[in-house]
Amino acid sequence: MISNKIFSKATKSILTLGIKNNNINRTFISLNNNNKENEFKRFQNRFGPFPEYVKIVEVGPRDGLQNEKIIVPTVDKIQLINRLAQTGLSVVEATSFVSPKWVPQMADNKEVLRGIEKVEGVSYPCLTPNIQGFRAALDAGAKEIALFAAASESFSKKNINATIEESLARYKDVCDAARENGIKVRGYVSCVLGCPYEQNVPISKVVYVSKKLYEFGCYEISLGDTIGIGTPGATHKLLQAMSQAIPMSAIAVHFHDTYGQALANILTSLQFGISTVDSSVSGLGGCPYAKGATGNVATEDVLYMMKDLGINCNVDMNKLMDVSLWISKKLNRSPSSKVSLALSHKASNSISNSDSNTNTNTNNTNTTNKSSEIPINCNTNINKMASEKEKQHIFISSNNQSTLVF
Ligand SMILES: CC(C)(COP(=O)([O-])OP(=O)([O-])OC[C@H]1O[C@@H](n2cnc3c(N)ncnc32)[C@H](O)[C@@H]1OP(=O)([O-])[O-])[C@@H](O)C(=O)NCCC(=O)NCCSC(=O)C[C@@](C)(O)CC(=O)[O-]
Repeated sequence: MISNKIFSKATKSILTLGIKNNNINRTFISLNNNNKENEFKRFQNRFGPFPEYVKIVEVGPRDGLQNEKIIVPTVDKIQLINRLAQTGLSVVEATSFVSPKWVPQMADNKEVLRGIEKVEGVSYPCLTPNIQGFRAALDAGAKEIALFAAASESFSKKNINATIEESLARYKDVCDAARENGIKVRGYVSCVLGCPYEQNVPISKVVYVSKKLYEFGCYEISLGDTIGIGTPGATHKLLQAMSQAIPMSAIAVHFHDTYGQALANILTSLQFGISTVDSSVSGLGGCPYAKGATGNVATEDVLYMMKDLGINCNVDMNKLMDVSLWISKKLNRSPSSKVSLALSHKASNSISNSDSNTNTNTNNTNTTNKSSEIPINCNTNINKMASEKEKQHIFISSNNQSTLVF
């Protein structure tokens, strides 16, 4: 290892010599890289250590859409899932086999699950609240299901019309049936940091329900901050307790962003070694039984933070942004994702700049801000865009190459 003192001496002498010679130039670059690596390690030690890879569980098509008042056409749901699966995501929650009287948006569950292209290596879990839902999911070709219990008695009653103990008894039967059929089971615990109907949810109850689901055979327990009320402090206390009960590798976090704390809570979770994070493209979502709770943390926002922390998620941000803008347009709204909004904003500024550049100098095709842009292909042909409004959701393009401006 090169100490800082030696490094700065070496740098000085190289600078004094000048950097004309190629060999010297290479030496300088390699020292510079070493220094960057050391800096990154120091940063990791201060904030981390973080997992090298984090699995994103994309819940947009289920958690994101279940609360939509207007029924989204089945063909759009299928396209949403297919497009998400093309971004590199390894888990895309597809739908739920629940009562259509309770959640009408998910009534086309069979058509959706049967209609999607199954990409090799991508898992498409479906929510099932009981054995009836499990059988329907199996019949439609599900290979993975998700159970959803709660740590709050009142929420459990409202959400699935069962007490916590009744729900656990049902879920044990579902887990047994799933094992017999070779189906993977994920488990959710809702209201881990607060409940819309009860003041306090004891951590001991979260641990109890999580442990039960884990013992029944759920390979992963996703801790749901259903109303997005949690803070990093509360997350810390919860995960400290959870770490005594279940291996951290089997815990996922599922934050809604009602109070704008989701990313901070995820950062706290990463510091505990959590390496599975649920999120929703464009920040879609909300629970029909948690009024006022906003959507899940946006997948784009999570990816943006992970990239900065040096964590790999294997998801193509450009493709994901395209999906985000596409589904927002379908739902006739702006993305809730802060990253999407910020980038769209910058892009629309760049579009105005490029328009004025084009007006003054028709030969100038370099329409982007020089210091801080990264040209990225968003597979979007700006010429096909119909209106100014749509243009604002697209990033500046020259030669049909879109560009994200950071
Ligand atoms: C659990 C039930 C079904 C109980 O509902 P119930 O009314 O008590 O059920 P039941 O057994 O008395 O049956 C009543 C009717 O429902 C039918 N039924 C019964 N089961 C099913 C089924 N699986 N699929 C389709 N139909 C079903 C059954 O056939 C019957 O039909 P009918 O004879 O009246 O025509 C209902 O309460 C329900 O569907 N709840 C789902 C609620 C829901 O989907 N909530 C949102 C997901 S949870 C969430 O978002 C939180 C999470 C996971 O994201 C994490 C977080 O953020 O915290």
